[in-house]
Amino acid sequence: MSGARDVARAIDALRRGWPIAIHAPGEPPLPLLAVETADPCGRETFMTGGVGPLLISDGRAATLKLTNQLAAADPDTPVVIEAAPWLDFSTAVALADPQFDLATPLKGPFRTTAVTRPAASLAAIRLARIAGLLPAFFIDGSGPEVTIAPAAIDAHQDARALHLATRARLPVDGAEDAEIVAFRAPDSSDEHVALLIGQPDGNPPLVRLHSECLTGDVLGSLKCDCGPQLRAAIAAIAANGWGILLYLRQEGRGIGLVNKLRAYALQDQGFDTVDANVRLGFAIDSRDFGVAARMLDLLGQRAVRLMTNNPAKVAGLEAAGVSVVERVPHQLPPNPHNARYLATKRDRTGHQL
Ligand SMILES: Nc1nc2c(ncn2[C@@H]2O[C@H](COP(=O)(O)OP(=O)(O)OP(=O)(O)O)[C@@H](O)[C@H]2O)c(=O)[nH]1
Ligand SMILES: [Zn+2]
Repeated sequence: MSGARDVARAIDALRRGWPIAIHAPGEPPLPLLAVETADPCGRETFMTGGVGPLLISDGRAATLKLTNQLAAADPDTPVVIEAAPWLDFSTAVALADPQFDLATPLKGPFRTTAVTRPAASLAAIRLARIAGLLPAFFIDGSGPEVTIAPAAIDAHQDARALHLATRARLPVDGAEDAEIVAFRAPDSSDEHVALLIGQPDGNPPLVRLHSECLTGDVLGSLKCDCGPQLRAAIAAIAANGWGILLYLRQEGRGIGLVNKLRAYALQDQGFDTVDANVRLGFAIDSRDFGVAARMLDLLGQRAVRLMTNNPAKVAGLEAAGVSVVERVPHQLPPNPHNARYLATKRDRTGHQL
């Protein structure tokens, strides 16, 4: 219980620009201040004697070509950039945020060292993603009032904590016979919903897992296929007679809206959707489909016909105990703006198109 409270306080602190510490068993504590939110006052309190050191993710370090200095570094382990006289705050921001890569050629040299607190460092990168922040931190300063354990971060957003909050009739465009069911978990403000369409007929439901995409779902972005996929899924389920659309609050494949838009800025510079995520320091896909399995379980569904082109969704549901009796392709015609995105999904993330 106190672990959950500490993680909530840690996320809040990081987003406000306050320091925290992560204390993994067997390691000294790792004091952290998120680069993205560190204001001058917070920086001054945290760091005495110059800017740094800096903790960045392995993907970001590889992009900056800083991993070759490390003998036999574990590929997933974050990297520490040592403090140096020329490491000022704006240089730290440029090291943290890839959108400045082409505009600001970095002046080093930067010395990197392998992390001495690997468990806490990996947990810090996971916490940045949960907080929706860039995964880059000033480390080893003073002042953290919140200390958390990596295990508490791992327990955060455990799908088992999700419960059914309320339900109501909701006729929607394309499916008038529909009901919305909302789910809540105590440790997250993300409220997932299910749209139950039609009436059960004894067969496994036709199911679509739709991950939130504000730009595509609401604004009609042409950069992805989310909006048309959402509407086509509702139409297909209605035509099938019965099924369930899960609307999962996993914006940007789990990295959050702001980080997804940072990935879009990198795509404007020519990087594809996969490389953009890696350059930012995130996994290619951070979603947890156990949440979807839990929702289906709460709705009494243990076997589904799944509309997707993404084998990871099938595997994720199966791993969480939901039987996928059939994969139903869910592909829509490309447009000039999303053709490359769809090709990247086919060529680099194993989508069956
Ligand atoms: N990080 C990141 N997220 C993106 C990008 N484009 C779309 N998304 C997000 O990707 C998610 C949409 O994925 P899905 O529609 O589930 O697509 P999928 O994983 O390819 O699987 P299927 O459509 O089921 O085949 C949404 O959360 C979008 O916000 C991008 O370029 N970068
Ligand atoms: Zn989208």
